[in-house]
This record gives sequence, structure tokens and C-alpha cells, in this order.
Amino acid sequence: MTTWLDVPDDHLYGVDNLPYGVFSTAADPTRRVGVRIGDLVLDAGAVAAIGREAGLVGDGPDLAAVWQTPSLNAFLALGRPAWTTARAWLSEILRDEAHREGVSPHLHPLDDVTLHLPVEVADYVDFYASEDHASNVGKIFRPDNAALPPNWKHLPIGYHGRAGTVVVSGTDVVRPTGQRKGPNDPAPVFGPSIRLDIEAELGYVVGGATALGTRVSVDEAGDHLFGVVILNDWSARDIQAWEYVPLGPFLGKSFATSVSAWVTPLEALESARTALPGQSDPQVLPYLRGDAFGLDVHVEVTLNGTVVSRPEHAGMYWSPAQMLAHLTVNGASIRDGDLFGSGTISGPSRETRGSLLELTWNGTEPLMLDDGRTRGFLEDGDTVTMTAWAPGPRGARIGLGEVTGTIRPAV
Ligand SMILES: O=C(O)/C=C/C(=O)CC(=O)CC(=O)O
Ligand SMILES: [Ca+2]
Ligand SMILES: [Mg+2]
Repeated sequence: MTTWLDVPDDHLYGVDNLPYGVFSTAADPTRRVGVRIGDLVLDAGAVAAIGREAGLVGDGPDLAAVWQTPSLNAFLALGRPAWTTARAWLSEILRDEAHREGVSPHLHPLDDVTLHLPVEVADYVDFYASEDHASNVGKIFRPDNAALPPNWKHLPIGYHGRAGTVVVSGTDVVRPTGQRKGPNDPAPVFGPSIRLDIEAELGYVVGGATALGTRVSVDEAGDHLFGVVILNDWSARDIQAWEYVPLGPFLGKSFATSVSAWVTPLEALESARTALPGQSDPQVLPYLRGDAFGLDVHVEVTLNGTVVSRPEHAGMYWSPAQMLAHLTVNGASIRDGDLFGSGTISGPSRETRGSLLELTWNGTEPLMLDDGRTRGFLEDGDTVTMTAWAPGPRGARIGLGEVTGTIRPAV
């Protein structure tokens, strides 16, 4: 073991992972930044305060002050050099036995903490980067058109979502109510959605704010991409299908977006970097070229305990660095705490589709669950949980936590 803690190197949350979150305890309900190691949570600000007093932290930003805040935003504002220094310091105090005495009092069992939304989400955008997903939805929603829209391979398509309704894993989701109109209905009807769905995605957390009128290139994107969450873009397909032309998704997706409580730093995913599956035909425009790495992240989706899908993020056509370059190519600034979703992660085979819309082909091919019941779309009381892992150093796996949510009846 390379840590003095009782955490083996091949633990999903071993010393090579060190994801960040926001937690509180019954004894101290103050929300503050924590770092997960094994099944423990390190009170990062408390330990940084001691380190500073002991002269261990050195010069640079006051991490104690930055981490004793109720979100990761102040830390996100520091940017890449400070993120790297902070991670190196955390790694050192968890590896070097000399720090056992000072650090131990600031470790809390995971079971004793409450996890909160890790980021005060600034702007939220959702992309559409899986070719299989985009083709499947095209066939289902627009059967008379080409499966992929003509712009799809030239730019990463996205829509602006609702930052204020991004919720942390474990938050119940109230079934949305709204308008829908089936192709054969004479007029729209109003009521609870009857086609409530999920979308398995990764979310990218952004920091190192930029000025209005500047761009972030593909090669600079790594300075702003702080880390990754698992994201469920809950989607009311009936509301969506009726409202989305011509301005895109709106109320069908804005009622809730769930994210995992742990933000996995990009540095923990070094071993997961992979080449993109291919952008040679057509060539993308120069501003979308550069070190546009993909990420080999394996997702698993369960519905009421039955595994319904295993999407593979490595198959995504567009990369997070390209998405960030595209988001800013018009001079739009980025803010600390910006979040963008990868888009639904779907692969070519049925068992890798990231939404029920695709898994059940718009409800026409219901799924059989382990309890013998079937599902087209979600029913009240259903629980959806997504977990993910990525390859880590020396053959170990990096756990990305989980995002779970249970459907409550419409109000
Ligand atoms: O193709 C459409 O009209 C709609 C697609 C989506 O609902 C997907 C969306 O949110 C983007 C994504 O997750 O890939
Ligand atoms: Ca989505
Ligand atoms: Mg959403």
C-alpha cells in the first residue's frame, strides 16, 4: 500500500483517485470541502489549516480558507496550477506516514457524513456527442429525415439547460407536469409526463474563469477542465417532443438534472485518456483540432436494482476539450462552476444505450426487470442509479461515485 491508511491501492477510491465533494456531519453541520479516501472523508480545510500553521502547505493560495466554504467554487476559481499543487499536497499527506497523527482526527467515516451538491452550478450546457445516441433519437423523433442532422459532424451540438435545478445524487425527482401532444392528438393535453426517462452522461466541471471576448482553445481546455461527475439528464420525452421545435429542449429537461456527489479530478483520469474514435470524414475546422483526448469511462445504469445498460464513454465522437473550445469560440466567457454534459452515452449495441427511449425504442420494446416487471418509461417509485469507473494506474480502477434518484408522483 502506498498510503498509511488502511486503504489498498486497488480500492476504487484509493490514493490515486482523491475526488472532491462537499460534506457536513451531525456534529458540525457546516458545509465544507471533503476529499474521499477509501470509505473515509478527509476534512480538507481543517487539515489545510493545520498544515499552514505547521508551515507544511507553503506559499500559494490559502487552501484552508478556500476549502472551508460550502461549494468547490472558490477552489475552482484558483485554476490549474493551484489544483495541481493542492492535489500533490493531499497525496503527500495521505502517503507519508509522518502525517498520520495530524491528519487522522480529520477523517470521517463516509457513513457519518451527509454529501451535498459539490458545485454551485454557474451555467449548465448539455451536449449531444454520441453518434449512436443522436442517430437513434433522430430515427425515433424524426423518422422522415436523415438520422443525423447535417451539422452534427461539424460541431458539437448543445443546448443551454437550467443550472438552478442541478441536484445532488439522492435527491428525489418529482414527475414533471406539462403539455404534450401525440402525432394523432387533435390538441395538446396537460398533465403529468407519461414518458419520463433518463440519460446517462458524464458532466464536466469547469474553473479558471475567462474574460468576455476571449476563447479557450482545445489545447488550453485542460487548464479549465477541473473534473468529472456522473450526470443523469432526466427527460420527459412527451413534453420534449411537443415543445422542442424550433428552439430545442426546454421544460422537458429543466425540472431536474442529477449529478454525483464526488467530482473526480481530471488528473485522476490520466490513465483513462484515449484517442477519439475518429473525425476524419469530415475533417473538423481548425478551432476544434488539437489535443482532443477522449476518456475511457465505463458506466453502469440500474433501474430498481436491475442493470439495464453499460454505456462506454470512450465511444463518444466529440471530446470535452472540443466542447469547451466550441462553447467559447464566439467569445462567451466561462465562469467558475460552469458545468457541461457530454450528452447521452450510447453505443452501437442495445445493452450500451444510455436512455430508456433508445433501450425500449420509444416504449415499443419494454425492458424486463429482475423482479419480473416490465418498463417502457419510469413509474413513480422507480429508482435509477448510475455508477462509473475508469482505468487507473497499475491496473487499478478509479471510481467515479454514483448518481441515484427516485421518482416521486407529480404534484
Ligand atoms: O435529438 C433530439 O431531438 C433530442 C435529443 C436529446 O434529448 C438528447 C439531449 O439531451 C442531448 C444528449 O443527451 O445527447
Ligand atoms: Ca442529455
Ligand atoms: Mg436536465
